[in-house]
Amino acid sequence: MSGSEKADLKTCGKLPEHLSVQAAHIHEIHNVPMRVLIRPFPSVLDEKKVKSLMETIENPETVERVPPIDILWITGREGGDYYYSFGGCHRYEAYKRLNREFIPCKVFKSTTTDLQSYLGGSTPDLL
Ligand SMILES: Nc1ncnc2c1ncn2[C@@H]1O[C@H](COP(=O)(O)OP(=O)(O)OP(=O)(O)O)[C@@H](O)[C@H]1O
Repeated sequence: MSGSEKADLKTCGKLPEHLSVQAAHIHEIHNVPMRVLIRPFPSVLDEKKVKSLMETIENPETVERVPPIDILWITGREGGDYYYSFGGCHRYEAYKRLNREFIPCKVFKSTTTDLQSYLGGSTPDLL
């Protein structure tokens, strides 16, 4: 990953190209419990956008306008499941503030090598 992609992630930009392309081929949307999502980077938020998204999500007539967030599903070396979320900062925050238990996600299977492209030397030893 280039330096500029890393900077994008830290400011909650899009997924790196190779992951977005994979995500584009996954059509299933899962309602994933908010509590299982691991978000290693702090969000930089535009308050107006969060509030606008909250309104859109709360209205059954408009909620479909909000696409699912992309998450990485990684299996640890002893079989544990880990769900990493890097982008979708405003949607995640909107669901959180609405006290929603679940958030719609596109889940795609990833490896610890994929995770390393985000976290580098800070990548944890997932069990
Ligand atoms: N009221 C709304 N405000 C903003 N986006 C909305 C709204 N309703 C639907 N959307 C859709 O929700 C998605 C929001 O994605 P966007 O990239 O703007 O933010 P995010 O991915 O949640 O946060 P970030 O890009 O900062 O990580 C877009 O696809 C947008 O079209």
